[in-house]
This record gives sequence, C-alpha cells and structure tokens, in this order.
Amino acid sequence: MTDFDPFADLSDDELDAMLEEGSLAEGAGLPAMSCGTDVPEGFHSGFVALVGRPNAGKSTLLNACYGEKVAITSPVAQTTRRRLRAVVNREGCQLVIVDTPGIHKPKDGLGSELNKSALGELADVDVIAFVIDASAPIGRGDAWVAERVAAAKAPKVLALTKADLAGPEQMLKQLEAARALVDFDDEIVVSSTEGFNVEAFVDVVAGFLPEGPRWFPEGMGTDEADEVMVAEFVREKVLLRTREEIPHAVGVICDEFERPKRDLLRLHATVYVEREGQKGILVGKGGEMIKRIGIEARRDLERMFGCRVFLGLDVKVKPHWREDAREIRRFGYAADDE
Ligand SMILES: Nc1nc2c(ncn2[C@@H]2O[C@H](COP(=O)(O)OP(=O)(O)OP(=O)(O)O)[C@@H](O)[C@H]2O)c(=O)[nH]1
Repeated sequence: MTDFDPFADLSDDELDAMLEEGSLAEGAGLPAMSCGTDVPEGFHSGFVALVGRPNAGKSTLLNACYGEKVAITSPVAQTTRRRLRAVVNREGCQLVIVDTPGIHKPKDGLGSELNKSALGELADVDVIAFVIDASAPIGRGDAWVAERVAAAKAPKVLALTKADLAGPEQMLKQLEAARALVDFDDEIVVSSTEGFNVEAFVDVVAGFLPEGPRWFPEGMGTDEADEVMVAEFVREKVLLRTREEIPHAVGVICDEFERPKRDLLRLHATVYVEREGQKGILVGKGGEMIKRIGIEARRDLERMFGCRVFLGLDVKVKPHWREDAREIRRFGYAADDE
C-alpha cells in the first residue's frame, strides 16, 4: 500500500458531492458480502471482464489484483492480444478476472480478431469492469466501447484508473463524462501502479458475483500455457524497446520449452516481423538490441518460473502476417483460439 490519495486536495463538500452521485468508494460504501467463512454455503464466485479502449490500464489492474505480474503491459496500444484469465482468491469468494484486448476500431485482420475476443467476453461474464484512464480525455474510443458495454446484461462497474496521473478536477470531469456514457451499477477510482483502491476494486466487483463454486483450484494462477507466457513476456520486451510500427508488426512463438533439470529451463522463441527493415532494427547493431530484449525477458521469466532460464531468440520475417487469418491463428491471437 502507499500514501497516495487522489482525494487529498478535495474539501469535504466536494468529496460528498462526488460520493452522492454513486458509491464512489475509497474503500468505503462497498457491498457487504455474505461469505465470511470457508464453507461452500454463501461462497461467491464468477467471471469479471476488464474491458476498455487500448492502453486504458486493464492489464496493469489485473496484475495489481492478482498480486504479481502475469499480464504483459506497455504504453503501446493493443499490447494485449490474448484473453488472459487470472484467478483471484479472497476469503469467501473467487474472482476469475479476464483481461481482454483493448476494444478499438479495427484496421486489419488482427485488430478484428482482438475486438472479437474482447467483445465476446461481454456476453459471458458475471460482471463487466469498464476501465477508463482518468488522465486521458474521454473520447470517441471510449464512446465506441461504451455503446457495446451498455448493451451487455451483466452489472457494470466503472474503474477510473491511473488516478495518480490526474488531479481531482480532471477526475471529476472524467467521472461525469463516463456516467453520461453508461449507467453504471457502481464506480471506483483506482491507481494500479500506486496500489490505491485495488483491494476496494476487488471488493466492489466481488459484491456483484453470484453464489457459486470455486471454479479453479486455489493454487491455480492463470489459464495460460507456459509456452504462451514465454512468448508474451518476450513480446512485452520488444514493445518496450521499439517504436512506431514495429510493436504492432511483431508476433512471437515459443518453439522450445524443455526442463533438462529441475531448476533449469531451456527456452527458445522466434520473433516474427513483417519486413526486412524491421528485422534489422530488432536485431540491432551487432545483435545488441535482440540481446538486450533476451536479457530482460529472461529476468522476468526466471522470476515467474522460479528457476534459471536459458533463452534463445531468433528474428524472422513473415510478410503481412497480420492480414492472414491462418497466421493470426498460428500465433494464438485469433478470438476463437482461446
Ligand atoms: N501512472 C500509472 N500508469 C498506469 C496505471 N495503470 C496502467 N498504467 C500504464 O499505462 C500503460 C498501459 O497499461 P496497460 O495495462 O498495458 O493497458 P491495457 O488497457 O491493458 O492496454 P491494451 O493491451 O492496449 O488493451 C502502461 O504503460 C502502464 O504502465 C496507473 O494506475 N498509473
């Protein structure tokens, strides 16, 4: 937890005015849960979709709720290409939080698949958390997502995130604009990076979950295969190191995953780009860039798998793969692959 408090500059009256509109919770006003014990009776469980426009902060919020990094994040729009489910256990309830690709007007075959994947979740979950960036003006992108969210049946919670980047005035404006888009059942301001109101967010969405079973064993973290996690962590480092069109043109496949010893993983991944020029940039002078990407990915993977990792990387060119349905599927980015 941190000392960060986005409401610190507000007078009591201003804060009251904010709270009046909805149950804008600073850990307060949370729906009471009837599941105080471990017994199955009164246990609440269900699926919570994080949706929003690209770069809103969905994956970062998922990681904060889960308590460790399982979803990759970056400032590049459309970082998330696969639906990722992470199991969050709390006393008396289990939330399966579903991170979805940012919903946007698609420009290519890959974009259409990403939208399909995210929009598909809206019909299947128990709660929808609409994640809106408090620091970026609400615009047509949010409105486009809102139209789709508003049409869904599940309860809707507004998660106004990146509160650490917005002043109270800006936050109020954002709240008003968000309320004009969707009739929310509840709303909360969070900062995933500062850990502000993350637990309160979990409580708010848990309050909308129906009584139900533990869907996944307590020890289970995500439903993603190890090979997919390797490919995604490599892709994240590429996104963080490259600019302009390269992040969007990159697809990664983990093609070797061996455990020759209990405390050692031998991994290999191939990074695909669409053009020779992009390959040149990614490899870098004397292989310097790809080497750095490999070192950074290896560090994260060693932390995640809890053992030593040897990671080999290759860069190859696959022209126009983002327009090719078969290739999109091969990378695992197709909506019905998941
Ligand atoms: N300061 C601050 N930055 C944040 C916060 N949440 C997310 N970010 C940053 O915002 C950027 C985008 O975050 P992501 O979590 O990748 O966004 P996303 O909505 O999953 O994006 P897509 O994958 O494009 O759909 C990253 O650089 C994050 O570090 C926050 O609470 N505070």
